[in-house]
Amino acid sequence: MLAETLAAIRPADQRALAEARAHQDRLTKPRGSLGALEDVAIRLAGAAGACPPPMPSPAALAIFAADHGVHARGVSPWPQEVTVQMVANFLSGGAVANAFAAQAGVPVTVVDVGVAADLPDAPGLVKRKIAYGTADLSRGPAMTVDQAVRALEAGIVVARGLVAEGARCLIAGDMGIANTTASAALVSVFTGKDPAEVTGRGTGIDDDTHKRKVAVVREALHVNGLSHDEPQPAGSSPSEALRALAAVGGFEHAAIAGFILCGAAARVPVILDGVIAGAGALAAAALDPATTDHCVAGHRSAEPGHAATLDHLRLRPLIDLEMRLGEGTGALLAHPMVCAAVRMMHDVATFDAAGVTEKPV
Ligand SMILES: Cc1cc2ncn([C@H]3O[C@H](COP(=O)(O)O)[C@@H](O)[C@H]3O)c2cc1C
Ligand SMILES: O=C(O)c1cccnc1
Repeated sequence: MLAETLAAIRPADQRALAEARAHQDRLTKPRGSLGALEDVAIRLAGAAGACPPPMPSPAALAIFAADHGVHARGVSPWPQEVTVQMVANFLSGGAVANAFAAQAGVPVTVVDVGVAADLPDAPGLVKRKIAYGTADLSRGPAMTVDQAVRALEAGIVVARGLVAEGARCLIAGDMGIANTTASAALVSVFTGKDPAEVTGRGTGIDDDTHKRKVAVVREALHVNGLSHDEPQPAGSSPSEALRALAAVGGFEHAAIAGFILCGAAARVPVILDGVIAGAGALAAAALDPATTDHCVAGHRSAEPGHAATLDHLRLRPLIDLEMRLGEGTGALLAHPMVCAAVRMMHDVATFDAAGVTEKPV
């Protein structure tokens, strides 16, 4: 299923991109006056291979939840059971993601890909547990390559299902205590930046804990043969990318990578959230760089690794509100902006049609 998805991914359509750029310039507004929103509209035309692109609506949010063996290293101030407790909170509608999703009119699906507890069946819960949390990435591989592939495929299955139900925009959220540590390791591996530059304070840690977290990320790269002085950088081939994802990622990162790959394959745009979704996007891009053409950066998280991620993927975030929550919250806030950008391509009159005089050249 992974191979089939990868085989279906196409880069942005150059003709649709050119048509969208030309169309933008004929609309009744000064050229460039909508700033980054113009880029979003053009980007989605390229992704869809059509100008104007289809409206990215309705959207669907999938929150991928999993636990992390590295939690045992004291990298998060929160107890691990908060992951499963927050899954229950998502399912009963009480989390921030639920409030923002309700505001944006987006339905929420929660996917257990590796929570360290059994979950009762519930409406809105998809059970695709790979294991009861990953192994400690600072002592060896967090998962086997086979587990990483199964998690990627869980993300693909969920995205396929949402698209089959009519979703025309995909949003990936995350829940997993300690997952900013795995995110930092992935970001360091895929961007080549030093762990000290891309490891942040997650849910809020003091200076000593932050120091330990950086050391843990450094150990993780070292023990898994992913330090930057290794002969084969992680982005060098799809099989190396997969090995790196398995070594230092989480089940939710792998599932989010699969979810993004499936969006790209189906030509359904994906709005990225914060550093966890960003780390998943880096893995997806390492498997096929054309994937990024189908992504929009919803926001920039306060985590330093997220800025490095967006730079590496050459994505410009739509929102920068110093948020650092995850769950898909930043992407949910951006969804109406992405819709507005595309609607402009459909609805705004051209100078000719509206009889508005253009400025002399
Ligand atoms: C109540 C609560 C709700 C959350 N919603 C998202 N996260 C976010 O924080 C976690 C990552 O931060 P760290 O690596 O520092 O543990 C993830 O679960 C992420 O989704 C939450 C965290 C908490 C505590
Ligand atoms: O960037 C994020 O999404 C993020 C940052 C800190 C904690 N949880 C999520």
